[in-house]
Amino acid sequence: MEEVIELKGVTKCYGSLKAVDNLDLAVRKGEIYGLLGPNGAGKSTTILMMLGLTEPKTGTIKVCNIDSTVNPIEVKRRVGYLPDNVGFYDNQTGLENLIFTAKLNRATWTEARDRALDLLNRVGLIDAANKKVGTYSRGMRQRLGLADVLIKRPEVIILDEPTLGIDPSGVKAFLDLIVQLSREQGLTVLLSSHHLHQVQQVCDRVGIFVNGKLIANGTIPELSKQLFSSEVFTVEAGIAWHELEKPHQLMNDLGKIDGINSVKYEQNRLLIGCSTDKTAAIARTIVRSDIDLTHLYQRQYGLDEIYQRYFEGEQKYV
Ligand SMILES: Nc1ncnc2c1ncn2[C@@H]1O[C@H](COP(=O)(O)OP(=O)(O)OP(=O)(O)O)[C@@H](O)[C@H]1O
Repeated sequence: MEEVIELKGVTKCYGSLKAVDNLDLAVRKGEIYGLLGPNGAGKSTTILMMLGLTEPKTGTIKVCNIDSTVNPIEVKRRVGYLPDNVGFYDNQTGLENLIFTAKLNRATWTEARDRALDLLNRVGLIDAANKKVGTYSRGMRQRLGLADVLIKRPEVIILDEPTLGIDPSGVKAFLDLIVQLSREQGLTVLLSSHHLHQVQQVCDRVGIFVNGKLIANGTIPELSKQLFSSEVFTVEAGIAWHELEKPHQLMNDLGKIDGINSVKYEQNRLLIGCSTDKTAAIARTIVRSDIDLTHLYQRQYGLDEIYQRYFEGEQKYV
């Protein structure tokens, strides 16, 4: 598959600090890639290098097959960058701001106006097209920012914490729009964020970034397989158990089943880690005991658990 963003052996130092350390990263055409990591991990530095705004000490960076270090202007022409807080002319309207950007990108006035109106419509700002941007809410400014990025018809968009400060329904609309645009136009999206839930909702693949290194990279099922390889399945069983003591006999019986690696008791439920799907055997064992089964389902590992396990070390079940 064609790679639109490609970093090989990239290192960036600020004095003695290695902000990015021998990084290899590839983002494919049309995919939505989530860059996740704690504060100071090196995400913004990596983005700045992709845009050619700062140079790496070693390594190569190519965006749309163009070397960002050698030819940053050409890269900027093809890449739309949305920072967490976009600057606009506040005393001009949303429409005027977009027309201004389109004209900077060599559109004629008519083309610029048509494209601006179309994008205002797509990002849900058509009713506010003739209002001054100074009166826009934070969510409206971010949506206008997305329109401003798209007006130059980029092949790639890079979004750095784009949903910061937007309310939940605004976030959903914003993310849905990004997915829709990516799918319709084959747009490649790099999304840097702290919001695990949002990243999980929209990204095809995720990279976890810590201390300048990419410590994990893949789809969410791939990451959970890497991390939870001995406990691919976790089954949660609800039980009607009101004693203070744990249900030791039942836990022992479950623990004897081949393929069950751990059994943990939390209030009124058992969390059972298995290397293969043991749901049926678990159901039979509980039903045979004197304890009522109230629910049973397989838990999927989400990005929350994946992230937690990377940062807090492996949790042992008891
Ligand atoms: N211009 C600079 N001069 C010196 N150090 C810097 C500079 N920019 C970033 N750093 C340092 O480099 C490291 C990586 O910072 P960076 O901003 O890339 O991280 P980040 O993952 O984007 O963090 P955040 O999520 O907080 O934005 C940090 O330790 C930061 O203090």
